[in-house]
Amino acid sequence: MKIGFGLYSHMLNDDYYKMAKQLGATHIVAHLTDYFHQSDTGAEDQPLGNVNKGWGIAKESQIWSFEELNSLKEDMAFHGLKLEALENFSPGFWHDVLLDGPKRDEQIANLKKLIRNMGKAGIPIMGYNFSLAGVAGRTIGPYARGNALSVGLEGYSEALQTPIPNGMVWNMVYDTNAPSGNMDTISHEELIKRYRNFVSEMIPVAEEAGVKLAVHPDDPPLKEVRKQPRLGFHPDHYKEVMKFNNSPNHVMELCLGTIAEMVDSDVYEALEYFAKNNKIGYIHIRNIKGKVPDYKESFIDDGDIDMERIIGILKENNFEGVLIPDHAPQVTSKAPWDVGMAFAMGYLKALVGSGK
Ligand SMILES: O=C(O)[C@@H](O)[C@@H](O)[C@H](O)[C@H](O)CO
Repeated sequence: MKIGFGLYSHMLNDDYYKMAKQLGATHIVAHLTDYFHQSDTGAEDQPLGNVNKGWGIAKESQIWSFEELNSLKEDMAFHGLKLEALENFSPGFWHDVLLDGPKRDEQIANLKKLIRNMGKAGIPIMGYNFSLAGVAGRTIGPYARGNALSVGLEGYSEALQTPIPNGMVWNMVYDTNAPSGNMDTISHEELIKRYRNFVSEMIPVAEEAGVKLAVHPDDPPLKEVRKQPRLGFHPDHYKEVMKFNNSPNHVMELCLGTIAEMVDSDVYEALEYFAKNNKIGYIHIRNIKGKVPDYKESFIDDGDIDMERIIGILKENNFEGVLIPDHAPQVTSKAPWDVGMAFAMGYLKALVGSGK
């Protein structure tokens, strides 16, 4: 297995590539969508959002070109890093795929072109989250050891029950001129139908391009968020999602924090299952305390998940993919996000390299 580093769009620069390399990363998972554009929460290094604007306004209207992707890959390669995956499509160019809106077919055609661009650039994985509400309802506070800032949920809050306004999807605004009113609530069956159509159209293109499509489980993993259903909120739901298509290119972006947050989940059993079935694209390795709707993100060594056991399961299953601490508590310092991630990387490297 390999250790990587997740970088948000504003971190895709030489300084962060140097940092990642110095901290022992060999791979990068890149977020090209800017989750912080015109966000009014003041969040800088951890997307938060509010019920009116979500994480912010999606400024990406065009898919990323082969040239952009190849240039990004080459910049990282200069620092001895491999671009392993892109994480998340932008609501700016896939909103109607999620909403089954009037531009759906045009946007699906563009997603296919993006996957082909990735294949041509040699980027092997596209991570995504197929949801209407996105990563909604998060709070931030002194939740982690020593009162370090981290994210979490504090009950089934009003934010989690507030309908999604028109013009917003995936917790971002894609149309600032949308008419007033809210998104109509859809059934779980309708969401599954939209997702199955997405998978059946995209997987053949992904196979041809040599790109895996890796689905991130819904975070927070609740049955309903902002009056909309979720793809899943238990590991068994994602075992079923993987059966929607038996292609080796239909895999999980396996977020261990999200799996552990799930009520009645066994994160070790889930990891074993997806690893044994070769259904893991890459892994988000972060720790938490609690279960939805009350959980808090913890330091990697200080949560409900026994990370030594996790690494042991991966070694037993000869997992060859990439692990990234996709985010971590922010350590009180001149660079809270950086120091928090450095701690996570050091701990992870010691575990993975320990030969255990
Ligand atoms: O704050 C974050 O960046 C994380 O929560 C992401 O892992 C996010 O959950 C995924 O990118 C959703 O697809």
